[in-house]
Formats: sequence, C-alpha cells, structure tokens
Amino acid sequence: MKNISEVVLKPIRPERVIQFGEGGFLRGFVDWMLQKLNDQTDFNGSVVVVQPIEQGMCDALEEQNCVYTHIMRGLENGKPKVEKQIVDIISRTVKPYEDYNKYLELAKNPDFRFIFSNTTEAGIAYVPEDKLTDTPPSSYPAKLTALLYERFKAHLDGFLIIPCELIDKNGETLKEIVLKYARDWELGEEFITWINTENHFFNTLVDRIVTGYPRGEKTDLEYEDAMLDTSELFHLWVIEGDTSFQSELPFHEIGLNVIWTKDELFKYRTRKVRILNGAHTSLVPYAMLKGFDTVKECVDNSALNAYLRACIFDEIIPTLDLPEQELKDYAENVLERFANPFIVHKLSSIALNSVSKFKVRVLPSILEYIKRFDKMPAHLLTAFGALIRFYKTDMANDSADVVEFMKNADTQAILKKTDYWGEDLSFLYDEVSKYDH
Ligand SMILES: NC(=O)c1ccc[n+]([C@@H]2O[C@H](COP(=O)([O-])OP(=O)(O)OC[C@H]3O[C@@H](n4cnc5c(N)ncnc54)[C@H](O)[C@@H]3O)[C@@H](O)[C@H]2O)c1
Ligand SMILES: O=P(O)(O)OC[C@@H](O)[C@@H](O)[C@H](O)[C@H](O)CO
Repeated sequence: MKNISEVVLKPIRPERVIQFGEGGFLRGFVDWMLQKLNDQTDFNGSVVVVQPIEQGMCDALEEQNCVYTHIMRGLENGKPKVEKQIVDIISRTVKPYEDYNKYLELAKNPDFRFIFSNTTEAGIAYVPEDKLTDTPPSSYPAKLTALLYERFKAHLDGFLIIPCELIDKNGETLKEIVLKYARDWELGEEFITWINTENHFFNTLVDRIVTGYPRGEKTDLEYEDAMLDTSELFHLWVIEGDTSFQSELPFHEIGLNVIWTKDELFKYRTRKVRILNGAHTSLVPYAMLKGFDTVKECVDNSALNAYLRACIFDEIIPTLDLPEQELKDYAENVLERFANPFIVHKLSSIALNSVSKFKVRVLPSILEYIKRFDKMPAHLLTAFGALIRFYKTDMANDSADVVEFMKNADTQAILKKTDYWGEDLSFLYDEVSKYDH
C-alpha cells in the first residue's frame, strides 16, 4: 500500500502560522479549520509546527511529508455520519531541542502572523530556572519569550497569539508569564512595551472530543497514514479579545462554529462547564454505583437518560444566563455527543478527582438554583448523595487524603468541609442525606 505522502501532492504556500504542539487535538481542530480557510478563502498560508518538548511526533509527521487524514464521526439528527478531510496545511516541523537556531530563525520571517498552541494544561507554566541563554528554555512561555525577543530585535511586527490550552484565561495567563520572563531576564522596557502594544493575546475556549489514531479499528483508507487522527463532528471555538482581528481568520464566514467575543467568553465557558462537564460529573458516581461502564450506555438507558435530562434541563439550564433556546440547543447537542457510537468514554476516566470537579462543575448550579427559586434541586442533590456514597466504595479515584476523608467521614462532616466546597454546606444536610445511602 502506498504512503499518504505519495498520494497527496502538497501545495506550497507562504508560512504564516507558528504552532506549538503537534498533538492530536491541534491537528484535529486548529489545523483542520485552517485547512478549510485555505480551501475556501484567500487565506493562503501554511503552518510550521514546533515540537515543544524533547520527545514528540514531529519525526513521524515529517516521514509522511506532514500530510495526514482527519476523520470525524458521530450522529447527526440521530443518524451516523462520517466525514474525511486530508490536511496538507503543515509545511514543516521544527524541533528546538535539536536545532535551537532554526527555531529562533522563525522570528525573522515577516510573513508569520499567528501563533497557536496546545501544550496541555501543564504547558503554560512559569519555570523560574528558565534562562534566555538556555537552548532551549524548558517551558512553553519561556520559549515564546525568546522567540518574541528575536522578533523585536529584528524590528518586525508582533503576532496574534491564540493559545488553546484548557485553562481559565489562557491568553492572559500566557501573556503574564511572558512579561514576567521579560522582566526576569532584564530585556528592557522597550521590549515590554512592544509585547504590550504590538502583540495580541486572546483567551479561548475549545470544545471537541479528539480521539487520535483509531487503534484496533479498521479504516477504509487506500494508503498508509500513521498520523491519522479522529474526532467527533462537533466543534466550538470561542475566541475572546479584540474582535477587529476576526477578519484575518474568517472561520465564521465559512460556516465553522467559531465565535469571537470582546469579553463574554466566561458565558460560553460557564455553559460548557455547567452543562457538559456538569452532566458528566452528576452522572458518573450515580451511574457507576448502578454498574454502568460508559457514557453511551447511560444515555441509551431510559431511566438514566431521564435522570440526566432532569439534571440538565430542569436544574442546570434555569441557572444560566445565555438565551434559553441557545442553552437548550447546546444541551441537546451534548446529549447527542454523549450518544456517539464511535466514542467509548469510560465513566471511570471521568470519575478521576470527582470531589474537586463537583465543586466547580455541579455545586454552582445547586447554589444558584436555590438562590433563584428558593427550593432544592432534587436531581443535583441526588448526584451529591451519590458522590458521597461513591467515595465509600473502591471505585473512587482521587488523592489519598480526599479518598480517606470521604470514605470515613459522615455526611454532616463532609458538608462542613469548607476546603472542599468553599463554604459550609450544612444547610443541604436534610436533602443530601435522603440520597446518601
Ligand atoms: N483530545 C481532546 O479531546 C481534547 C479536547 C479539548 C482539549 N484537549 C486538551 O488538549 C491537550 C492535548 O491533547 P491531545 O489530544 O492533543 O494530546 P496529545 O498527547 O496528542 O498531544 C499532547 C501535545 O502536548 C505537548 N506537550 C505535552 N506535555 C507538554 C509540556 N509539559 N509542555 C509543552 N508541551 C507539552 C506535546 O508535545 C503534544 O504536542 C490536553 O491537555 C487536553 O486537555 C484535548
Ligand atoms: O477531562 P476531565 O477529566 O477534566 O473531565 C472529564 C470530561 O468531563 C471531559 O473530558 C469532557 O469530555 C471534555 O471537557 C469535553 O470537551
């Protein structure tokens, strides 16, 4: 069988994007979207991928001329749908740990305009030991600072910097750390002013389940593709910052679900965390105690489906502030995503650290519901009771101290544990204790 590089003739386009990270998520989300921009608009750009850590997949990408296939699979209006896209947008890769000068050289090409990244939740970190003279410094923000400094010294324009890491205020956090390195390394006030005025950092929220190479599955590809990537059909990207830049990345004009907002990312983030993640976290202990194994099994079961719908539609959505129809459409879509026959999502993987997830993803809905309606949300409090019962079993997966406390404490003591919930929840005792056994 031929390799994909022998089948796909890659066009030559100006290099306009620097991308930190070669992982499945970026390739199945950002690069897939940029490919569509090239195919359907006059964007005309290619991507240079920088491997942010020593070991990665750039060699494997280079072995097939950086082209790969992305397959999206899911349900659309209840029917299975599969879409396939060849992605030829990556011109080449750069590995700073092997050739640091080649990495710094990127700063000198005036065509580069965009920087995207996804270096995992661990990537946007401040490492005090990092120095400008390291080749390379270890953290992503330190590598970026070194690149920006080269750019500044070359008297070139700054960048639009759009991180995709799943942390709150990713753009702002990245910028703060870059500025901290600029000060630590004494790179001068002029450079700091240039970072602030010539570069634009955006906060983002990304939402797509990307499942990577479909190991153990048969594909009908007529060529070899070791970098084949898979995901669900759904995608959402909310980008927060100066919206006048959206004309440079007109994703929304070609039907992609990309929303630019000046300062309302928190609404979309809240919607996702409360509805999608909140539904997961309300479901998991309750369903695992009943012997269920995957999210799909739960949505396919009529009783659990009804429980989940009651949590979402009766008790979570009424506490949120986006237009009701928008919230309902999003929720229906989430349930369709949960039912995706191509994705095996283990409840046990979602169960990791359920106490802290409950605090962020479910408790705010409970508290807001009580505040708005002056009554108790029975289904979400059932979920709270199930969480307490769940930690009495060996299925709980959390740090040793949380497991020990939750296993041995009674409901009263658990509700009083302000370090877990941010406040004393004793007032929920009568209701939660109905469901904790
Ligand atoms: N896969 C998904 O469904 C999905 C959806 C939304 C967000 N995400 C987030 O995207 C991240 C990457 O997911 P993926 O599926 O691409 O994983 P992956 O394993 O395919 O890729 C991981 C990427 O992160 C880089 N990386 C790893 N550790 C790093 C570090 N300490 N510093 C800098 N770079 C580092 C690697 O070089 C690689 O490019 C995850 O943290 C996940 O939370 C994933
Ligand atoms: O990834 P976690 O462990 O933080 O949360 C588990 C799931 O709720 C989560 O992975 C969702 O599936 C994801 O956030 C969808 O974009």
